[in-house]
Amino acid sequence: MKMMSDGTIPEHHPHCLGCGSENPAGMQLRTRLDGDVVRGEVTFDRRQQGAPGIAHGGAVATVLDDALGSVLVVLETPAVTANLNVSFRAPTLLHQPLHVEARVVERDGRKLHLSARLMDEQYTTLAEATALFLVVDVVHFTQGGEALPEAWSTWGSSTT
Ligand SMILES: CCCCCCCCCC(=O)SCCNC(=O)CCNC(=O)[C@H](O)C(C)(C)COP(=O)(O)OP(=O)(O)OC[C@H]1O[C@@H](n2cnc3c(N)ncnc32)[C@H](O)[C@@H]1OP(=O)(O)O
Repeated sequence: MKMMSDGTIPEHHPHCLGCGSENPAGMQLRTRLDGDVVRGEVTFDRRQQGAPGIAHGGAVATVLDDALGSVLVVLETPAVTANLNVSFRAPTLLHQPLHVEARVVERDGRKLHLSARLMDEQYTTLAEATALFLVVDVVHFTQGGEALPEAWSTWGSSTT
């Protein structure tokens, strides 16, 4: 398993998932490893607003997908989201510190079954996701024509 000495999960994506800088939707998700579970914190602001004062469902799904992506860093396995199912259980309010967690449920060959949850400060579930990630060769990520992060060069590329 790969993490920094302070327990945080290192950069693994051009948008810096896991290192606390902004992803494409302007959200900061800081993640760390706690046993087998990736945990993080995020706060939505007006940039992610859907209904007044409430986060857009797409923004919620993005954070859950980001947390799931951090699980790949822990596994050091290149994979992509093939399928993401999100259940919205309660409105996600802006300007509230929220908790996120993600974990591996099962691995079946190339198929990684993962789950993630977004919770409010009292750990009440706001949204939960189940996802199928498919392991790919790291070459998959060169299709965009951009250089890949150096750390990825040591990651496993076996798709079996
Ligand atoms: C170093 C790593 C860093 C990680 C950071 C990046 C994480 C970012 C996470 C993302 O957001 S990735 C962006 C969103 N996802 C994509 O862009 C993926 C786009 N889709 C693809 O590239 C291909 O469809 C994919 C690689 C996922 C699958 O194509 P393949 O040709 O490799 O798989 P194939 O179609 O042969 O299917 C393999 C198995 O998976 C199953 N499968 C494929 N797609 C599925 C799907 N969508 N839902 C359910 N099952 C699916 C398929 O039925 C089959 O099952 P069986 O082996 O049992 O027959």
